[in-house]
This record gives sequence, structure tokens and C-alpha cells, in this order.
Amino acid sequence: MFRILVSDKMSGDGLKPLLDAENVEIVQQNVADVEEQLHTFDALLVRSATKVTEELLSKMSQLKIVGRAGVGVDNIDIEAATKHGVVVINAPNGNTISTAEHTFAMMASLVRHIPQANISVKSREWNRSAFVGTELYGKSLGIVGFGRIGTEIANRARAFGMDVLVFDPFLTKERAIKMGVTVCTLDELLQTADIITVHTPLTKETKGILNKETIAKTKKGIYLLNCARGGIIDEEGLIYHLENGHIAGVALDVFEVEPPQSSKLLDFEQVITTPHLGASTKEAQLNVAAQVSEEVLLFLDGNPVTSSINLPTLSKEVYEKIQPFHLLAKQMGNIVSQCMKEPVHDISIDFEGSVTDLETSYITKSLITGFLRPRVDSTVNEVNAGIIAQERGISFGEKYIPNNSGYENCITVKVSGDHSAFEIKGTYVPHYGQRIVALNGFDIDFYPVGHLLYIQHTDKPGVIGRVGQILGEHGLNIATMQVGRKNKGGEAIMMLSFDKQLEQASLNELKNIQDIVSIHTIEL
Ligand SMILES: NC(=O)c1ccc[n+]([C@@H]2O[C@H](COP(=O)([O-])OP(=O)(O)OC[C@H]3O[C@@H](n4cnc5c(N)ncnc54)[C@H](O)[C@@H]3O)[C@@H](O)[C@H]2O)c1
Ligand SMILES: O=C(O)[C@H](O)COP(=O)(O)O
Repeated sequence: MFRILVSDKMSGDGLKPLLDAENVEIVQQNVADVEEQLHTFDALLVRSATKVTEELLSKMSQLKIVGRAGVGVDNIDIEAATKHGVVVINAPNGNTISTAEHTFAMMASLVRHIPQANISVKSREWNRSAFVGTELYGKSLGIVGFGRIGTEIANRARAFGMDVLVFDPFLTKERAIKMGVTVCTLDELLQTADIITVHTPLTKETKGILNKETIAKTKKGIYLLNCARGGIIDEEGLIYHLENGHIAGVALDVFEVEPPQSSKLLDFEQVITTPHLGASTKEAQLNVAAQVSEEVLLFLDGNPVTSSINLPTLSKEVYEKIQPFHLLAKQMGNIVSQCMKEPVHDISIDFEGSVTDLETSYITKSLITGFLRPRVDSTVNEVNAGIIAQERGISFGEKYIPNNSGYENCITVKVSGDHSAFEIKGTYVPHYGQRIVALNGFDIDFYPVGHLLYIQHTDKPGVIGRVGQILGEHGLNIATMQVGRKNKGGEAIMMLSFDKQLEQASLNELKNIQDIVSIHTIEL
């Protein structure tokens, strides 16, 4: 008999597969109310309210799987779950339509002042001139994050006669054309849009993507919406621009702290809110609860799951052999992703030497995971990386080539975009570790970990010295440094590593050095 704890409110109909199963006992109670029994549960089903922390996982010693009835898994410590050997699954598309519809309802309410007018009429007022609105027709809608929900918003916006601008570093031109949207940079979107809505996951890149500085670049009278995650629009920045009259209106379904009892945002007339209701429809709740219930049952019965966030489906023995290459490939993907500054449509992976004796399809998936991670969110893993790449219009393929690199094993990755390409080679040396041995045809040798700085420059006396001097002036200690060049006096590269992340001021100074062609920071 498996014991399953359902700790947030979920659709009874959605839970039916579990309620009907003979080998399952369901307890529908808050985590805090079953403190004494936590060690007895095999599965835990949550929405966004329950925080699945390291501490909770440590108490749930029998736990095998956490099912998130929804999309965002930022309330679950995925790393801790993985460490505890707990599979985490979610229901990625069950609430897409509901959230898109809610965002659209918020947008219409915002520009027509519907919540404010409703309060006014119910206060026995009839003040028609106080609530003159703005049409959506003919306006530019800027969508930051063009995934499942962003795409559905764009479809609805086009039906309303709006122009749709999209910023998503991950979107290829082909997909944008197919979807009838205009791709632009974040700055272009900020300067052009009349209304901006965010639909990214909350990651370290998207946290505060709209803030005091970026909101200042928008048109005066801008409308902003956040129905994704609290913190994507920085709340201090919002307050600043609401106070100075730059923003015409804000619609918020989510907050940095929920519930936002002490938030000053609630005091502004032009801010309209809902209490995290994006996914709160009968349909979405039925979908997400049914999806996770079915998956959890399958998993407990010993079957593989399809929407796992964290664990690969490999035996322990095979996994141990693959592990060093899995790490190498993931870091290689991550490096390439951070160095390529445009959408990528093709990734080719060549394997040579002893690595070809292993299950390379898994290594390829690790590489694609590493590539997607800086661009999508923590839900990408070896299980779902291939599907997500496909969804984003990125093709990838692997092949085995004759072993002539000079290394016992070698992985070569080439990624291509519309205007540029990037190539990286890596190898694993037992007892020495993972090494990157070539970048864009330059021989080099570095350990792919930590805070890195990749510089392309002209091979001239004084360039390396000047770099060292500027870093020294900023109090930055160079931990390791490798240089490479093809010809004397020609193109050259440097790879430096540091104990801490570099600040923008030092990078700006480095960029000004004559003979430096480009600079990329890489965080691994
Ligand atoms: N309010 C709610 O109740 C509710 C309901 C569902 C989802 N959500 C939130 O909405 C988010 C989006 O959901 P989805 O299903 O569309 O996810 P998705 O993964 O399909 O789409 C996210 C998109 O964001 C893009 N992105 C990632 N980093 C970016 C960056 N730095 N700049 C611009 N774009 C970036 C990705 O490329 C991707 O296309 C979820 O992560 C979740 O947190 C909220
Ligand atoms: O990420 C999600 O799926 C939404 O934020 C919904 O969260 P909820 O399940 O708590 O409504």
C-alpha cells in the first residue's frame, strides 16, 4: 500500500485515478497538520503553496516522488529532491490556456479601469468621466518570454488587432514568422510597446528583468502586467515609476511575497490585482491534478514517467560510467549557450574515442540540457531536453567520427545561428577531470567550472598585461589563465577564471582595451 499526501487544495475529479486505485491511501491535509506522519508517505502532491524544502524532504524519509499540479516548480528545492533521490514531476501544459485567458482579462480590465469602476458604482457613484479607457486595438503588446503561455497570449492579441512584439533569447526567426510576431531585443520592446506582459519562469536572469532602469526606457503611460511569478518585475522599480507618474497602470496576479499584505503596491489606485488566480479554473485544476495523479500512479507501479524534472532514467551502473561525460557535456552546452548571442537552430555533436562505447544519446541530452538551462528554466533535464529543443525549433544530431583528435576520448560541439557559429571541444581524463581543449579552432586547456571570462583579442604585446592590470585595479584575483593563438600576431584568445563573479564596471574597462575583439563572461 502506498501512502500519498495531497497537501494543497486540488480538484477531486482530477485526483480520481488515485482515489480509485486499490494500492493507494490518500491523505488530504496540510504538511503542518501531519508532522508526526511525514516519514510514512511515498508521494507528495502540491501546488504552489506548499514549500518543498530540504528540511521537509529530510523528514519524509519514505518519499519517492513529488507531483506539482501546475507549471512553476520554484516552491520545490529540486537540487535537494535530487540529492534525496526523489523524482519531481509537474504538469507543464494543463493550465496554459487558463493563465493566458486570465492575463488577457487583466489586460482588458487594466486599460478600461473595470475594477476601479466596479468599486465606484457599488459605492453608489455614477462617475463616467473618471474611467475613460484606452482601446487595445492598434496597440503594441510586448511579450517577454514566448513559451506556452506567451504564445497563447499572442494568438489572442492578434485577434484583438494588436501588434505583437516578442523578446525571448530563445526564439528562432522561423518560429516567430510562423507565429506572426515581431522578434526584437529587450530594449526595442521597452521603447516600442504600449503594454508589456511577462511570461518567463523566475530565474536568476529574469528576476527583476523589468526594474527601475528598464522601466525608465518604456513609453510614458506604459501598462505593465505580471501573471507569471512575483519578482520578474521588480516591485521597488514599479513603486518608483508609479509614484513619478511614468506608469499608467499595473496588473499583478503574483507578488514577491504572497500574500502581499504589507506591500505598498496595494495602495495605488492604478494597480489592479488578483490573488495568484492564473491557473484557478475548473478546467485547469482538473487537467493538472489528473496529469500528476496518473503519472504518480505509473511511477509507483514501477513505470517510467514522462514529465520528470530532475532524474534520468538510467540504471545506477550505467549512470556511473556516463557521469563524467554527462558533466562535461552539460558544461560544454552551458558555455556555448552563454557565448552565442543569437538564437540557435542547429547543434551538431561529434563523438570520438572510448566515449563511443557508452550510451551517447544520454550524453547528447545532457549537452542539450546544459545549452537550454540558461535560456529556459530549471525544469529542463535530460528527460525533457530533446522535446523542448524541438519545440523551440532547434535541431540536434550526434555522430561518431574517426579518433584523430589525439585525445583518448573527445566530444566536439558546433552550434549554428543565422549569422554566427561556435565550436567547442572537450575531453575527460580520469583522475584529472573534464577539460575544454579547443574553442573555435584555438587550442586551449581549462577546467569548465566557476566564474570564467573568455576574451578574443589580437596577439600583440601588452594586451595580456593590460587585462591583468585592470583586473588588479578592481581587486579581482585571477585564479587561472590560459591563452591560445593560431598565428603569431593574429587572432588569439584568453580564458581566465575567478573566485567571484565579475562586475560590469571591470568588464566595461576591459572592453575599451585596444586589440580586444570580444568579451564573454561565463557562469558555470
Ligand atoms: N499565475 C499563474 O497562476 C501561473 C500559471 C502558470 C504558469 N505561471 C508562470 O508562468 C511561467 C511561464 O509558463 P509557460 O508554461 O509559458 O513556460 P514556458 O517554459 O513554456 O515558457 C517560458 C519562456 O520564457 C523564455 N525565457 C526564459 N528566460 C528568458 C529571458 N531571460 N528573457 C526572455 N524570455 C525568457 C523561455 O525561452 C520560454 O520560451 C511559468 O514559469 C510559471 O512560473 C503562472
Ligand atoms: O506555476 C503554476 O502552475 C501557477 O503559478 C499555478 O500555481 P497554483 O497551482 O498555486 O495555482
